[in-house]
Amino acid sequence: MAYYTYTHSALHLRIPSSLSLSNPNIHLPSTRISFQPLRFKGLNAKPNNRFICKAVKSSMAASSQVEIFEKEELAVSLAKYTADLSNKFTHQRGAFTVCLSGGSLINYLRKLLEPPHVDSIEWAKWHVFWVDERVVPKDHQDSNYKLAFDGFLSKVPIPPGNVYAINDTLSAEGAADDYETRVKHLVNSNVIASSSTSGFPKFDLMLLGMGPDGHVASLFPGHPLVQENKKWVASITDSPKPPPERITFTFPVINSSAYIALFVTGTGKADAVHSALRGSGTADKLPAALVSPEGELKWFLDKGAASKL
Ligand SMILES: O=C1O[C@H](COP(=O)(O)O)[C@@H](O)[C@H](O)[C@H]1O
Repeated sequence: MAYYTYTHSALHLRIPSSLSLSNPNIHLPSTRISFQPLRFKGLNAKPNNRFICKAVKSSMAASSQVEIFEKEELAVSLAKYTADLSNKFTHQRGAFTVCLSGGSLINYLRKLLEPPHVDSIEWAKWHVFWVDERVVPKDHQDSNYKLAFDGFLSKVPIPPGNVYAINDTLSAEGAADDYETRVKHLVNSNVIASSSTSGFPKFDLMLLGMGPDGHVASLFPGHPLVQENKKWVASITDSPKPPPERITFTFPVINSSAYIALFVTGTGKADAVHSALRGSGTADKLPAALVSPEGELKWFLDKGAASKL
């Protein structure tokens, strides 16, 4: 497939040429990264130039990157990204701590179940957490654990003791407290790293989805939990998206991560993607716009999700 590569200062965007040709007025995202909007059309573009984006320094994320993919390539690229980080962290620290979201993300992890990744990944060193979870039994159809187990975890040899599901016998508040306590033990035993900057746990990789309203994890637009800055794990009993009872990592934890992949597909999310990447002002920022890790943030978009950029 042909790509055009657009370069401005430290930000590079790789766009399938079909997309850029059919929509020549796309602008670079400018909000959270210190850039003014630029027209792709006016930039020097070369087909088939592989894209690399590095070191977009700002007061927020150390590095941000946006990539737009054809549908099938999305799963391929997400798998390679995850496998590369697994390799890096298992070698560096003997463990790889990954936080999963629910929703559409899980299906896009399917390429990790195929060669070469399925054979090369050191699954025994994976430690799996949930960015957010619905407070329902683990075999309930709304359970993010069940979704991940059925579609992914049951097919790879991660030790069951390294899969940290919530205690589904507790109330939402109890489950959040319990999850936070378990994460604290794992930080104390160095399974999970700790951020020397924030003091919050520093997960190696968070795989975040985003809802059409711009929510990430179970942090919804306008909800007071978005502002939570002390708890590691919080409960919510009035989630606007059912089911109402959930637990979620808070923003200080999310934003202490080493790597975050923000994975968004479909035209139904295009407005929220546009607002998160191009919106201005701080008061009405969508939760997705507040994702800004200490480490690197990469947006994985399909053409539909990117269609309003
Ligand atoms: O309720 C949730 O929704 C979001 C987004 O899900 P998607 O199906 O629109 O991708 C998900 O990231 C979150 O983990 C989940 O609890």
